[in-house]
Amino acid sequence: MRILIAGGGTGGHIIPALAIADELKALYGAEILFVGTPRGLESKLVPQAGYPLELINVGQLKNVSLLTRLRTLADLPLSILHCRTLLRRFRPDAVVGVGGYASGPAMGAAVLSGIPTLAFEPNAFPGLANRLVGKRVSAAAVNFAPAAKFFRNAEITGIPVRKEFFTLPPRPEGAPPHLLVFGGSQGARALNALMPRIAAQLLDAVPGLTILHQAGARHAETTLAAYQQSGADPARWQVAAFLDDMGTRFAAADLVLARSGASTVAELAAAGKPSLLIPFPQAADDHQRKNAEVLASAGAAEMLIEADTTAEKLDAVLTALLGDPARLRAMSARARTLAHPDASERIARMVARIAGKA
Ligand SMILES: CC(=O)N[C@H]1[C@@H](OP(=O)(O)OP(=O)(O)OC[C@H]2O[C@@H](n3ccc(=O)[nH]c3=O)[C@H](O)[C@@H]2O)O[C@H](CO)[C@@H](O)[C@@H]1O
Repeated sequence: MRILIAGGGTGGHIIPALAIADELKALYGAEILFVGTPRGLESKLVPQAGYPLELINVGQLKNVSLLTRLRTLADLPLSILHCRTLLRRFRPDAVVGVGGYASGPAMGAAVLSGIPTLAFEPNAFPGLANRLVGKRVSAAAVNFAPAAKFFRNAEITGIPVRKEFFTLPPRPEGAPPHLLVFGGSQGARALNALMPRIAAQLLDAVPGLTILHQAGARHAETTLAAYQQSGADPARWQVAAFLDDMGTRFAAADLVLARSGASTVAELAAAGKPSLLIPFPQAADDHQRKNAEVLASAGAAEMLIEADTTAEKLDAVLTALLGDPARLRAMSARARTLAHPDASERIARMVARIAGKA
């Protein structure tokens, strides 16, 4: 079975796509080809995972000037033609669109060529690429029931999460507390601004605490400088641009402070990690807030709204949580109940079904 997986841009699109690819390979020995764009995170993560990647040029449509949007629309037929050439060459049995730049033209080309298509949508409100092709796909895998109406033949599968998150070793009894801060695949400006302001105080208040802060490729240097100027003991914090080994980083953490992108939330559930979530307020239809509310209402996470989050408030909530191991253990157990360990397998089986290979 040959499967073409298209899309990317942020980690939120490409990381679940890699989990689907792994499952298709494990279950069916599938041959996989990824299609992405040069500026997406896929250009780093897909080759790292050992899969072939074809790059196409697709411009941006969201949060850009009218001129850029017009140019993207004018280039769209060319991108679709390029995808049709790739389809003729690779001859996939099905095409999976995971959302993001390359997803739209590749799925459009597959629909025009009569190749079965599956759309994957992790958010309650689908992104543009999936909204455009949703009613033309053969089937769709969604995470939230309200997203189903945008697609044909949608099933609620949950989000595929890399396998290691389900089997992380527990934190050793009595180990000094560790806080992982991460702002999603691109980092989060708000966390980068707030954390250095409270780091010294927080490290004083919580004995033995250490902090690992992922700031995003574009903001790592300024965040590092802010920590350096904060007076916080440099032996007890670390700043990174991007973490390649997120499973290990989750395993080492007693608490995770994060945005609430769809995969982040799914990984917190899979790993049973207690978290403090601050949703990205500009996410389409405020979907990050909905993601965070799922964990918060189950008692698996605390949620703070960015507009109300002062440095003092963040400091107080983190100090209270890190000082209460019993509470963290309870949150961890609640988080696990929200995991979907069979999401990758269900989606792989859906792909095989539409490809006529089940
Ligand atoms: C700003 C923005 O538009 N965010 C969207 C984007 O977020 P984003 O790309 O941050 O998406 P997610 O939170 O879904 O996923 C991030 C993924 O990157 C991984 N990771 C992150 C940092 C790191 O250093 N190393 C690493 O491996 C995480 O483990 C996770 O697997 O896509 C999500 C899924 O469509 C949406 O819900 C988010 O609203």
